[in-house]
Amino acid sequence: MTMTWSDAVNGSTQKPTRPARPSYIPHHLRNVGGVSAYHNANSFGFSTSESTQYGFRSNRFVDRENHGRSGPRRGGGGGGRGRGRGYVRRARHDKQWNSYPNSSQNPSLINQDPFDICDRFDELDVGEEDANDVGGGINFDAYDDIPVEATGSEIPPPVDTFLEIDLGDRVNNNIKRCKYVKPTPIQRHAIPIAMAGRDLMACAQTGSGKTAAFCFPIISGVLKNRCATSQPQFCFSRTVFPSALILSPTRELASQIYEEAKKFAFQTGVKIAVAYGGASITLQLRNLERGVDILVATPGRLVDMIDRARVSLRMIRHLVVDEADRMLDMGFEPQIRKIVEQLDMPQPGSRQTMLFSATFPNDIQRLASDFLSNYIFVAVGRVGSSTSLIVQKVDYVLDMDKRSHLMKILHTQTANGSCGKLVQLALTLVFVETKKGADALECWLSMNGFPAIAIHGDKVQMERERALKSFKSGVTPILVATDVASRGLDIPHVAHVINFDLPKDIDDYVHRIGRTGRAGKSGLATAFFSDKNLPLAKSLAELMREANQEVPVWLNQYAERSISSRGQRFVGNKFGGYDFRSASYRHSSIYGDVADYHLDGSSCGVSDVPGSSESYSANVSAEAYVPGPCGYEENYAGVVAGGCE
Ligand SMILES: Nc1ncnc2c1ncn2[C@@H]1O[C@H](COP(=O)(O)OP(=O)(O)OP(=O)(O)O)[C@@H](O)[C@H]1O
Repeated sequence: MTMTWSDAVNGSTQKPTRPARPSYIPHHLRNVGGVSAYHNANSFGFSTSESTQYGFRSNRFVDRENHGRSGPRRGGGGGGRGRGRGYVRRARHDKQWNSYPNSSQNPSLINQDPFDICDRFDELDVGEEDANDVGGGINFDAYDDIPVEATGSEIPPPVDTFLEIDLGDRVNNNIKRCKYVKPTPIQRHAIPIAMAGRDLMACAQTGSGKTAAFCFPIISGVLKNRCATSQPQFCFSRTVFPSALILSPTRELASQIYEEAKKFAFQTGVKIAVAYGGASITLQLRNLERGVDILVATPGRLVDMIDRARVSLRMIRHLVVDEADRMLDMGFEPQIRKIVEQLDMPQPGSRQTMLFSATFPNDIQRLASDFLSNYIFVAVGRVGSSTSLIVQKVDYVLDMDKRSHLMKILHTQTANGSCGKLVQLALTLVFVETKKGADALECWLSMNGFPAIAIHGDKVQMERERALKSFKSGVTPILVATDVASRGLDIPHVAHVINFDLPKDIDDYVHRIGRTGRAGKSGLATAFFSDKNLPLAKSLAELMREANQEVPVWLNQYAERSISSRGQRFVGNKFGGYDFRSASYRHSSIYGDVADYHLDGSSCGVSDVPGSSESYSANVSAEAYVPGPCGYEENYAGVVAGGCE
């Protein structure tokens, strides 16, 4: 059966990305006939049938150990999670929304927590997987054809199942709780490499499961190390000595990784803590005092804690730098160098270092190699490519017409997402260039009846968190964001990403649109292109072509005129990526030679470094998903809020 775009986006918004979450039902629809299952919900917001479907054990509260308690708790605590409370809270919630039907934000609502699986992880079933469920809702077919390339010496072979890896029973149970039936390609390749203790530079498309790819081996490594070594004991010292450090560029991403890692480490005894700026350092330090094996941190707050002698990196065995290219660009590099090279962290070779991102420009790869020792490079898809699960559209819009064009899109989306009677906007993420621009657009949208909220670096952390929560829960279905929200954030059911202002760098574009079309689901991304975006035209057109997207004729014309800011980045074949070491081996100058290198006719485009290196490539074939025709109405008609049909 052929899938229409409309089906695809409906699928993306209706099927839960993670089966442990209920289908998203917008708050103002929850009192309405036809979606009444919500009101049969138990205290977890699940109907009886949903409880079974999602594997919750009804009427049963498993003894909670100390796990997952180290982070800041949400209001209510254990007792507050008693039966009925969820219902009462949501009922109140609905009533409040109904009395503000046209309000852009209902301030009394935005403090409400969206359903958070982390709070109830222990209640999830660890039953055997359903044979019909091929991947916990993930569309693995979308990933099977993606070429994978690994280069380096003595590369551990990939696995096909989680059970092939010795992660231990507890971690395996947590994988089942997460409903991860089958590893994604980056997990298949990266986990065995990481488990073998090797350094790794890994590049895989947005939303393809990189977090688990580094968390599982670290948790397993911490458990193994724990048996082998003991922590240094300093009688009066309040310094903590984590054995693993995960660095993230933004607070929100640090917090998300922390929540994920807590789930993966549930009941293993591995202690996880988080440290990021903008939140109370006292509270974070107090949490650290309870002990920490894995510390997830943003660089600034970490350096602060090290300077106060509250954290020492002396015992670090595993270092992960997520969004590594961002962490090593001009903004963060000095701090990262300080943390990794100038403090007491063990040297490369004495620690395991893993760098992850969806994009890895050559210059950054070269910098990153300073931190690594005899590493393996893995690329799933070409480095910096976008997934073909995202339908990309580019509209030519004059700057002065951007707002009206946005309005037209939102109106079309709303009208077509009306499900006959009820109107609800699909979660839509709008990227702008500046913080001021974000505030101004938020205000303008709200004044025009579209519930919007902004997130950017000038907002205090509480406001940032509130904005994200309000968006996630659907209370404010439009999030206007700067690049602070462009990387790593895994927000289920984002149906549409709009680049109101295009970024200057194609890699930023890849990360931004990657907030939709995650975990095998489809998504839509629309960019507003104007003359000032000329420098991006070439790379944008090539990125789109590579992902089997329809490139407008006018964009090709702009592309011909444009001079790419990074030289020839795209290589014209579908090879899965490349490791700068191989290129530099063949060519003295990396930049100018990228095209030559790939145009040599090889199917994989990466050659071995003789004597020291080997490589394999897999699945160099297959056509990816080809979207249907990209008519305006057709595209936006499919963007409906999840759960309303
Ligand atoms: N094996 C799996 N089976 C099912 N779902 C998975 C699996 N691995 C990861 N996921 C889910 O896929 C989603 C995306 O994962 P994740 O956030 O780790 O992607 P990512 O590659 O780090 O994306 P980004 O590049 O944007 O940071 C998450 O919701 C995660 O729970």
